[in-house]
This record gives sequence, C-alpha cells and structure tokens, in this order.
Amino acid sequence: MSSLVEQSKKLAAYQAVDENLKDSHSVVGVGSGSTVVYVAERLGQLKNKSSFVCIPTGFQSKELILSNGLRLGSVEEYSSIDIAFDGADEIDSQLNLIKGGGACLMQEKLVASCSKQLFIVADYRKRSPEKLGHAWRQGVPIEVVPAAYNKVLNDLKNLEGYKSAKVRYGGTFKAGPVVTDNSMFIIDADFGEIPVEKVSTLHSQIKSLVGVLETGLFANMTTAAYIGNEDGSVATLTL
Ligand SMILES: O=C[C@H](O)[C@H](O)[C@H](O)COP(=O)(O)O
Repeated sequence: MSSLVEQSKKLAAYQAVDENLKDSHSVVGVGSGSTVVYVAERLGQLKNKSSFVCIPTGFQSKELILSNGLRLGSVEEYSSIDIAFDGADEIDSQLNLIKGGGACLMQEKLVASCSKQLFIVADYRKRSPEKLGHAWRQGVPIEVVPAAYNKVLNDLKNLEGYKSAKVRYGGTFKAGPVVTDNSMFIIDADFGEIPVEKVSTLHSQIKSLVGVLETGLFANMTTAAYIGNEDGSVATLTL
C-alpha cells in the first residue's frame, strides 16, 4: 500500500470528522475497513470524546473504538444514531456504494440505516466516474446463509446483468469460505457496470432471494463522501 493512498485516506477521514461531528452528537456510528481506522483515530484525539458513544459495525470496528479510548455502545441500545462514518469500495456519481470488500456489510447497513447522516471516507481509487462496477471489479458482495449458498448462486444467474458469481474464499488465511461476523458466507457477484438508476432495483432483487441476508449495494444512503485525492486535497461529494 503506497503512502500516498494512506495519506489520502487519512486526510479524507480527518476532514469528514472535523467538518461534521458536532457537540450535539451523542451517538456516533463507526464503520469498518482500513479508512475508518483514521476516523477512529481522529475521534480518539477529541477532548470531548467521552461525550459521545460509538456504535460499531463489526468486530474490527469494536476494536477500533476500544483501542482509541472511545465509549463503546451497541445498536441494540441505540437504534437512533446521530451521525455515522464508514468506508466504501466504490462510490458512483449518485453516491450509491458498493461495500463489503472486507466482508462487513450487514452490520454496516444496519448502523447506516439507523443514522440520521452517513459520511463516507475513501481514497481516490474508490470514486467511479459514473457507475458502480467500473473501479470495483470483484463483484457485489452478498452475505448469505451458509446452507443457501448454492441456491443463491443459481438464483443470481436469472437476474439482469448477471455475469458470474462465486463464494469468497479466505486464501492462505482460511481454509474454505470466508465467514463473516454474523457467521455467514460472502458471494461476490459480478453484474458489470451497474447503471445508477438500477442500483436500488438490483439490490431489491438480490435481497428477495431466500438465503440472502444483505447486499453490499447501499443505495440512497450517503449524505456526503469525502475523497482523499492524490494531490493531497480532499473532494467533498454531495448530491
Ligand atoms: O467490508 C468492508 C467494508 O464495507 C469497508 O468499509 C469497505 O470495504 C472499504 O474498506 P477500505 O476503507 O479498507 O477500503
């Protein structure tokens, strides 16, 4: 990982926190991934960090909250969240997202759907010129009940735009499929480039398949995206 990429992640994360976290915010969602590391770091530097409780989106997120000296809560306790920060694998021109490249998506979507505002932090590689599936070529992550993986793989073939799909394996780090924080499998399904007006429909079609817990398509959830550019600037994308 180049230091340029890391620097752009950090700049985006710090700016997103600095510009949007207010004294009135008492419940803060903290997402997953390598960019959110810098969100947690920034939150941990705040003098008033004990004045808000942080809601994690998974195991890594929980560790980030604790290791930065932040107050840990849960979405079971706080189903209304003032503001959430999270990363993304790709962002389209309408701020729709692909998420789940790190096998976190269900709890991320739960926290995002409980949040009044969702700020996405990412480096310049994540910004698509227009459509999802352009920069992120691994496919749409789909969290599935293990026993249903074969059925879902077959069902996906009937959906418009389908190209291929496979269960995600852990490689040298895990014999067999990746298992999520919810004890599920991940299917990565390639639908090519997804037109912005079809993201929501594709999500609904996949979600309706028996055995699917959640999809990594986040449609119409983003308040703004902070993108760290190669030149050290940060672009703020809003609709
Ligand atoms: O499954 C992982 C999450 O959806 C992440 O937020 C996403 O993959 C982006 O992660 P990163 O900031 O490491 O690129």
